[in-house]
Amino acid sequence: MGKNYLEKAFNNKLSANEKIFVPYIMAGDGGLNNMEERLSFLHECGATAVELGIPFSDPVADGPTIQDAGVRALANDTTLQSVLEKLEQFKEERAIPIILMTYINPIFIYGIDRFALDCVKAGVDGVIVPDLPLEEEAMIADVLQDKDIALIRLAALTSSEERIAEIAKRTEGFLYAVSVTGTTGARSSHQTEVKSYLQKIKQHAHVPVLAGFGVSNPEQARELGAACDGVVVGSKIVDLFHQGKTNEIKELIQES
Ligand SMILES: O=P(O)(O)OC[C@@H](O)[C@@H](O)c1c[nH]c2ccccc12
Repeated sequence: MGKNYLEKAFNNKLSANEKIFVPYIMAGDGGLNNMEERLSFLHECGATAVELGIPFSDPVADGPTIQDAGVRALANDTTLQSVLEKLEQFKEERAIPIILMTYINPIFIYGIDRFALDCVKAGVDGVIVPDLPLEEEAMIADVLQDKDIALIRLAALTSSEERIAEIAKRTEGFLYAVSVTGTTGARSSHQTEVKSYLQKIKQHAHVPVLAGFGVSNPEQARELGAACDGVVVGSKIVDLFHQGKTNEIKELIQES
């Protein structure tokens, strides 16, 4: 478990000449009891790792689909603590790396040291904290480093080349290339400059680069994936799980 486990899963995929596919799910959407089953289903479908969202009342980067899922999860009393406890229960059986996605506030309230410790107990391999800029990350970066948990940094279309270089230098596990200017959510197409943006990031990165935001079908996944190492798909997966359309999830992952 940990950073190496995540990097190994990515490298296995890439050395087999395949692209990485990381689905996002909201923990507690439909109850926490479905989590183990959803994770193993996504693994069987061919996902390389799963991004697991912690519901939060003020999710600044989330679009409507993920926000709705967050509201459902909060209504089920899902908390950072209950998610970590649940993960710990089936840690030994789990065969797919987990990247926890949470805003900084819940971590801060939980306690940074306690968070890192409980992530280890739960077998969390990486963490994404979208509202934590490089300038502020020291408060958790060192603690996570110490526990061998990858801190995944994000780049934006508006990031300068200098900033991209710094993000690329610091990121662990992979580099999350946010590929729209806006919030999460399925979109029918991406801006034309996305390809050159991904290529620019690729030149700086020493770990895989994954494009995320707005990817909702295999064509988009293949198109963006061609300019980097793969994709993260959130809203579409969240929607399909909510509607019980698991066959469509399988198709989406397998055809991407
Ligand atoms: O939903 P989309 O457009 O497919 O984008 C992925 C995204 O949902 C997931 O990675 C995510 C959900 N919430 C976030 C907040 C910040 C960064 C990333 C995320």
